[in-house]
Amino acid sequence: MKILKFGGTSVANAENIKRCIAIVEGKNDSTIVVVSALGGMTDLLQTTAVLASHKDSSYMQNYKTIEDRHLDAVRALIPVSNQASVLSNVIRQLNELETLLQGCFYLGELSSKTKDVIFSFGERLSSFIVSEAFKARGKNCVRIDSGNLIKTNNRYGRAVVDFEMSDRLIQDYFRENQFDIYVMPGFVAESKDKQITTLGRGGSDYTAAIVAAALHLSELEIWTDVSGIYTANPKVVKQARVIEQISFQEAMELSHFGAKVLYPSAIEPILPKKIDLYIKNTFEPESAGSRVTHCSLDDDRIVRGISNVDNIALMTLEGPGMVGVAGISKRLFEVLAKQDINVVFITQASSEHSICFAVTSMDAMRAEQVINEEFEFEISYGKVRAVSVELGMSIVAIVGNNIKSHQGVSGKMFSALGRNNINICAIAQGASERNISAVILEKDAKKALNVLHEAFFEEVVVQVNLFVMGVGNVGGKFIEQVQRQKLYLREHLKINLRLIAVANSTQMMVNPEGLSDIEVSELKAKGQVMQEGDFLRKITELNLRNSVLVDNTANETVAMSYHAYLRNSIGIVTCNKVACSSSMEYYKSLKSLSKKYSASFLYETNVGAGLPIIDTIKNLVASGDRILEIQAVLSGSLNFIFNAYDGGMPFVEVVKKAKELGYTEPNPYIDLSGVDVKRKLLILLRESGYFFEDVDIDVQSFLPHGGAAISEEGELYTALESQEDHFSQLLKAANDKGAKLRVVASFKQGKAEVGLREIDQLHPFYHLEGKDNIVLFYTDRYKEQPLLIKGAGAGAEVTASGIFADVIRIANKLN
Ligand SMILES: NC(=O)C1=CN([C@@H]2O[C@H](COP(=O)(O)OP(=O)(O)OC[C@H]3O[C@@H](n4cnc5c(N)ncnc54)[C@H](O)[C@@H]3O)[C@@H](O)[C@H]2O)C=CC1
Ligand SMILES: N[C@@H](CC=O)C(=O)O
Repeated sequence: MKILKFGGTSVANAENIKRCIAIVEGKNDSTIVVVSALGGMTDLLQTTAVLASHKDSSYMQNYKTIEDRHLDAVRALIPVSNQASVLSNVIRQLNELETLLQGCFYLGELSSKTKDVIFSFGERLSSFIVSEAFKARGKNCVRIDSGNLIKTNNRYGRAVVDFEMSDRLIQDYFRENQFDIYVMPGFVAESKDKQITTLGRGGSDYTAAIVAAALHLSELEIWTDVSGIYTANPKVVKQARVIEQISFQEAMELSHFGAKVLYPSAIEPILPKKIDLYIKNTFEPESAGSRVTHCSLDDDRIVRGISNVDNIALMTLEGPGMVGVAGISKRLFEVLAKQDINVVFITQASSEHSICFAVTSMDAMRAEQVINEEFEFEISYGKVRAVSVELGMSIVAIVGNNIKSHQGVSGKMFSALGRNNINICAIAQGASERNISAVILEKDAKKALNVLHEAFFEEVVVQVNLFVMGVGNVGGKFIEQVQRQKLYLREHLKINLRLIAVANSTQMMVNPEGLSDIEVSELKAKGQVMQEGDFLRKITELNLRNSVLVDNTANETVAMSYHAYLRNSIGIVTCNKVACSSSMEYYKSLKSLSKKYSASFLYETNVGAGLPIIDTIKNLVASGDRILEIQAVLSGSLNFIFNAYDGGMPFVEVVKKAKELGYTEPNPYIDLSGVDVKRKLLILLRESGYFFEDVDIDVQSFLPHGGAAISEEGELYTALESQEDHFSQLLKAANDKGAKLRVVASFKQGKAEVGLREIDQLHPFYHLEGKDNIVLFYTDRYKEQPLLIKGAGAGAEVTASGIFADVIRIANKLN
């Protein structure tokens, strides 16, 4: 014999009921079918009854819906020739319900006993309709009145089952009757004095479990609208997957922490009988579902699932008067129990100075009041403080039988949360060590579930969420490279890069699921207008794990807002040199915030575009070397300009060409004035461990006008045009000596300077082609022969690839 329970969504309407019928008919055995009320019906009955008892005549509209849904189901399931008798039976039951509701309306009353009768109509009607549908298909089917088999006490709303009597009645019934299909209403039972009772939340699962246990069946199938118990709520964690096998204890822990697929009450009767339970999907009957089993599981999975409960209030009772005093916790929890307030989480510091516990937000105010009343005396003498209440909390829990036999599981859990700036307000680990739970802010719950899922179930694939500011020359190439390389990264490096937002100076485009190429290209046409601070607000609001800001702008405001990103544990990759070359104080603060909030701060492209210059210094310094001298050509655009300026084309045209090729700063004056090189040298010195400010570097400008900065590109070109003589003289003087012009950055004996130099043929800088950069480091270890790094030092493609490398560094670190 088989037993199948179908939940509310499975029997929500005629179409779904037909699916259930097909599933039952596919079993080659006699079958007990336990059904819930039509989906949403119990809630509808409840609101209708409440409305009626509040003398609100609109309850009749609800009643009409109840009537229509049931009559529609009959009309769609039962052939017209058989419909009359079925319809008249359903109408008779509905009339009874209507009369009861009228009673509530006239009396303005709704007792627990009346509620049970009213709510029972959901399952009583659905089971009748389903059984008639089977009969109409010629099946040897009977509808059982569950109240005849399941006996309870008179605790209305959550009646307690008399297992001895119920087991006997169930066994007798099934011994004496021979049908192919038995249909029973779930949830409904009867007291010994023949009053209708109900079995509380998850009551239909409970009904099926009671019957399965009484008949010693080998398994129970719960058919619902999901394909089993998931590793986490699939609505919140996209990567969640169905757990194929799970122990009863694990399933109970998960359901306690909010996994709604199964109610613990369903497990209770079958657990001692070693009956396996299958969770199956009515809408995907071919998928395997989850097996909840008493057998020991042969896999070595440590964490089986992750779940969460929202709407939690964290409460703390503390005070010196609690230390060493027996009975405080007894009084605390007793007063809550008396008020029927369920405590979902408890933790106590070993100092005994405080007890921290959680209740649902709905119960919080009542709990606060009764606790403060209970401890009124102690509070008035300052021995205990009034209980504190923190609303807007969630509990997240990892669950698994093997947690107890593995070290480092909690370490992994808390460091994953910490890395993502998720503050943990309280922690509890049951003595069974089957779950580790943490109370966090509700706003972080989604992120926490994803972070934990990634840590325990997707170890091989790390998701990095990119927020890209600046989609010009460099930013545009970066996005192109990311979108092109995504698949490779996923397959070969187990990195899932998602481009969540892009912005230019005025607009942004966001898609929390990841932007497509088309969406990115529509930034200008369809992007939303962006004000200062909007981008950061959006990132913090989305609160995604492993969020990284990629700054491809040259903007000062953006650079000066990095601290706010780091404080929110948002990593930063930047090619914008403004932050690291601003004040030493800001530079240092960014480094320390990066450490404090475990948020990476990487800026390899600040010097030498894609060349590994900063990383090399970091490694030299970390391994104990000392940078003694730096000689470098650090401007790709200036090197290109002085290589290309050979008398053929006017200087201004060569500058325009450099801009066109994407080698210059957005404002080329920053390159020509030496500011860009100065910034780079400053960054190299700071990375080398020297305390340098911008003013400590001497820049000898090669521009004739010196003076005020030019921010207008047109103005710059006009000025350069008029200064052609000056540049041709510089060129001639160098040519006359057989030398080449190079803008050299140097640091020697504590002195740092930038200037245009005539480089002779024997110097390593002489043969520096095109837009190349070169850096010579003289260190304690590289004294005679310097460490040399040379290569393309500007250009969108190479810079974007340097930024990309920084992003991959972050992802690898997270992995
Ligand atoms: N071109 C190169 O070879 C290298 C460039 N860099 C750096 O790359 C950065 C970008 O340079 P390019 O792409 O050539 O500049 P670009 O002018 O082509 O692009 C700048 C982008 O930033 C956006 N932007 C400006 N202010 C913004 C704001 N407040 N918020 C959001 N977006 C804003 C602009 O709308 C534009 O999309 C600069 O900081 C530069 O120093 C670094 C190394 C090499
Ligand atoms: N404008 C810069 C680009 C790289 O930082 C340069 O010319 O080197």
